[in-house]
Amino acid sequence: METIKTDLLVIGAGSGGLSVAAGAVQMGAKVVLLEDHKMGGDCLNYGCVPSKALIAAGKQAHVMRNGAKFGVANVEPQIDYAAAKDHVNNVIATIEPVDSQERFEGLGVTVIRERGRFTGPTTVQAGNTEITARRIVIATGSAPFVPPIPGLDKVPYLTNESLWDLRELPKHLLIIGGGPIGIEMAQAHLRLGSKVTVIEGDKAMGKDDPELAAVVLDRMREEGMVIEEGAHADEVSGIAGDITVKAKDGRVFNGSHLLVAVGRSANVSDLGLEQAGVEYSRRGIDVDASMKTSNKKVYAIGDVAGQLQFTHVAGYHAGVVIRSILFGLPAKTKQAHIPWATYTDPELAQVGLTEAQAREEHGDKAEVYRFPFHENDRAIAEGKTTGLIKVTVVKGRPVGASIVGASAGDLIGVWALAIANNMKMSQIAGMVAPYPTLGEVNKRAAGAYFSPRLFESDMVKKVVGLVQRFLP
Ligand SMILES: Cc1cc2nc3c(=O)[nH]c(=O)nc-3n(C[C@H](O)[C@H](O)[C@H](O)COP(=O)(O)OP(=O)(O)OC[C@H]3O[C@@H](n4cnc5c(N)ncnc54)[C@H](O)[C@@H]3O)c2cc1C
Ligand SMILES: NC(=O)c1ccc[n+]([C@@H]2O[C@H](COP(=O)([O-])OP(=O)(O)OC[C@H]3O[C@@H](n4cnc5c(N)ncnc54)[C@H](O)[C@@H]3O)[C@@H](O)[C@H]2O)c1
Repeated sequence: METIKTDLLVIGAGSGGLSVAAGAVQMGAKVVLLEDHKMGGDCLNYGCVPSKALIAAGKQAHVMRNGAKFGVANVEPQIDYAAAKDHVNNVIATIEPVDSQERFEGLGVTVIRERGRFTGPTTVQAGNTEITARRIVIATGSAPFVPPIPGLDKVPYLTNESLWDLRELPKHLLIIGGGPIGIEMAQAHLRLGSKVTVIEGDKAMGKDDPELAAVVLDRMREEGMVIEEGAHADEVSGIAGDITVKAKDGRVFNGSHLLVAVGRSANVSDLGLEQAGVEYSRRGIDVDASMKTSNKKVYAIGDVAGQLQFTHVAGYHAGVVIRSILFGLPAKTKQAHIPWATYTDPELAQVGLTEAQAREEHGDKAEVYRFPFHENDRAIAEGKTTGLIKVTVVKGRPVGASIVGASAGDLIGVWALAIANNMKMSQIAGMVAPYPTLGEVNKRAAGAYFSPRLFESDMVKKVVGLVQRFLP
């Protein structure tokens, strides 16, 4: 058995692990990185990247079907699903080198393509190598949760991992789960020509502001998607090409393919966490605000830590643990400033509190301001008028922003910055946004906060009257 002593051992080369390894090695630490499957983890291979690439293919088909309002005749596109999957693979291949073993070895990281398993508090075995590290970061991510629905083990079903191997367009795709995975893949497939039925046990897009989620769901239904809410899948039966899902309340759905998208389970099994004294539950590894586990020399970041499960969150965790591990500085994570976006058309994005959360936390002090996309000149020019921004303000500072509309995921950045830095609404209102851009909706939402204070105030009118009397 080969033995290695190192400053830092990272288990898992996904979004979180790669960020820690790259940052630490470039700042002078000796780093070993373990990965037993694909470099880049879920995001590159089975998650963000392929899903956004397939969404782009669907969007292209949608644009072709809907050109007439611009004077460009509608055409029914010839869709080659296998070629769309080739596009997905090309996108992955283009991004892949950034996450590759070669790049990380070039940076000075020792990359071992083996599964890591703790054999002691600071010792991990990976194949024929035993690594002892001063600090260890667990970044093993998550896997699709497959619920114990009777019959599911007997029918062929897809998850976010196997979906990418499918080369033939599903005739009728049933999707169990109306969360971000289900809804994004539903719209992509609908636009590529599948019939799609989403079977959601509770509310679709249930983690988002219901007023804004409804805008997305209405659009999808208009496009022809069936979204059944309150339909808890309870039984599955059938054979390849003919699958039936029964809901608890008796509703029955039939389709050719089935995608299961009901959440994630943290990758905690077979890691030897007991040997390391690292506590965990089904939700994930227990961590404190600095991402330390119950073993103070071991950290857990990203999806396996069981908090918000996004690539940018894994990256944020990475920055926090680097600060703690490399410089011994106190560093804590917060959640209030973390945005997320669902890349449907229109997009849906959120940062901070939703309106309901703000009212619960701040009562009457929470004020809500809206601005609709149909009053934005760029949105009008481009026919992207479906949408709105909603900002919740407490004592002159934003505590939450929700945006539904074109490029919502990009537009939310301003509010993520504002909330992270406790900025005032006056700073957003004072920003000069180029005209005509969708970004003006952010400034106009801030303007909505000031309009009544400026234009409906007797005091302001009195002051202006007085100044005008004396101004030479
Ligand atoms: C369909 C889908 C779409 C998504 N879209 C988005 C999006 O648009 N935006 C966004 O922010 N997030 C998105 N996500 C979430 C995002 O993919 C995850 O939050 C992110 O990948 C988490 O990064 P991670 O480093 O924690 O885990 P991962 O990226 O999963 O990496 C973990 C790595 O650890 C390896 N590993 C596990 N156990 C071991 C072991 N014992 N030894 C060695 N290696 C091990 C795994 O093989 C894997 O490579 C999406 C997820 C899915 C499923
Ligand atoms: N755009 C993005 O950033 C993006 C995209 C995809 C995924 N993700 C990440 O991946 C995570 C997982 O996504 P997800 O959509 O799988 O999970 P999710 O937990 O967000 O949604 C799962 C949905 O399935 C429903 N459900 C559960 N059991 C059911 C049953 N038996 N019958 C019917 N419905 C049932 C739940 O009510 C819920 O609405 C997300 O929370 C997010 O962190 C992010």
